[in-house]
Amino acid sequence: MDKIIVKGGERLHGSVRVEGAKNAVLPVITASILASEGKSTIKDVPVLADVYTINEVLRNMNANVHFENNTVNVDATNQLLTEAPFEYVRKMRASVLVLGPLLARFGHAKVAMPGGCAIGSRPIDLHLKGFEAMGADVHVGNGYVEVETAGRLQGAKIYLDMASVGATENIMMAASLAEGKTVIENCAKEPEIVDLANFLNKMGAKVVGAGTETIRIEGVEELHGAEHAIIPDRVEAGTFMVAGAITGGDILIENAESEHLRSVISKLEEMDVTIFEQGEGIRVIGPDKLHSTDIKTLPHPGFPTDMQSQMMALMLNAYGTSVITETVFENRFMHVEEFRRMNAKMKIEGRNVIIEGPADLQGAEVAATDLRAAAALILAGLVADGYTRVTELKHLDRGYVDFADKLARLGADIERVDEDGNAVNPFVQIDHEDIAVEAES
Ligand SMILES: CC(=O)N[C@H]1[C@@H](OP(=O)(O)OP(=O)(O)OC[C@H]2O[C@@H](n3ccc(=O)[nH]c3=O)[C@H](O)[C@@H]2O)O[C@H](CO)[C@@H](O)[C@@H]1O
Ligand SMILES: C=C(OP(=O)(O)O)C(=O)O
Repeated sequence: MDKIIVKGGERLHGSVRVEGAKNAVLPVITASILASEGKSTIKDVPVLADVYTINEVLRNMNANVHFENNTVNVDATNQLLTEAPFEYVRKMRASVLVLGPLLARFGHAKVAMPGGCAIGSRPIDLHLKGFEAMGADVHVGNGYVEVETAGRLQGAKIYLDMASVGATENIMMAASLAEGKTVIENCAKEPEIVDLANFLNKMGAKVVGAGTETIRIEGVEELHGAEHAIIPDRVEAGTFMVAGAITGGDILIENAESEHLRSVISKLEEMDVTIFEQGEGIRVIGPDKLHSTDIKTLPHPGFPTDMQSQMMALMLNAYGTSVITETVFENRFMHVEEFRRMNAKMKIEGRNVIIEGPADLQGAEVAATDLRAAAALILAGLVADGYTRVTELKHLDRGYVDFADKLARLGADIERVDEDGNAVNPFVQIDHEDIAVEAES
């Protein structure tokens, strides 16, 4: 089992480039199976375990998928199998995003129920409510959800009780091939929703309003393959912003889109971090002394839950009391115990964590509990006294490309080693037709 070993104390400097967004590329790849004619070419695709998993889900359905040079080509024009078994959904919850496209194009889809995970129970009731409103029958049993429709799905008015990213995406994809008009109210407004809508429209769909709280979709009879470049990963960018801030460094994060990072930029500025929004990216200069602040996670444009644990690492180093309120997932504080192993002083009260800073962080052996926790523990290790060893890197590999190498190039004292202590890069020896990493969401 690989581990990342980081020795605290280096200020980061230089530049780093962010990849295409994991949370944008996964729905875009699943949307490509809506095309009954022509191939899709998806560019700026990050080399991540989750991308291998979604590619494998599609191949298992008989789609032709090729991934090379950060480009995924999908030809899904033949009759596809309409199932995604548990082995894939277990690895990655986003596999449920095949439900909408398969249902709309083939009238049937069967996918393993995702179940809970390390950050919360994460039901898919809103996805299913949307399909039912469009006329589908939904059956749940034996660990699977099966959706069917005799004819075409029918356009419908759908109100989401919560602005769910996945439900908005699944319904938007299904509605693109439905008969008539669908209106999704109280939908998610994340930049990844806009990216998916742009791809669908290139495929011939008629989607308007993505990025606002009401999306309108006029269904069409057929969609075709399209070419699309994925937006930059705002969470990877935010993670490097924290890396610059926590080490008192000065780094340029190339390809970062500041319009997608307003809440993160504001909170870092409240903590006395200096930020310049430049043409080529975002420059971050960390202060000698960080100021405490509070954050509350919310759907976009609120503060992203996917940046909560990285901000916790930063707040541990700030002077004063900081409070984090997690409103999106009910159980996204598993990393608190790991930070405590590094001598952090924190108290969990319901959905709040109260942080007394600055902590006297000490290097320790810690285990990543989810994807963002993995990054957050490494960030804390950048400033802890001595060596921090982070294990359970399968989580990190779901969402960060060459994280240790990128930090090393910025001047961090960090390396990734295998169980024999040899330096490794997780994605170098990959056959691009196979799943690379055994990850679990
Ligand atoms: C692949 C991907 O894009 N993942 C992102 C996506 O996850 P995902 O799409 O799973 O997250 P959702 O926006 O759906 O979930 C938000 C909240 O709604 C709840 N909910 C969701 C659907 C549903 O049918 N019923 C229900 O109750 C969830 O349990 C959670 O409490 O958005 C999350 C919130 O920004 C991010 O943390 C994830 O990184
Ligand atoms: C929670 C995340 O992803 P997923 O929804 O794929 O688990 C994440 O990217 O932080």
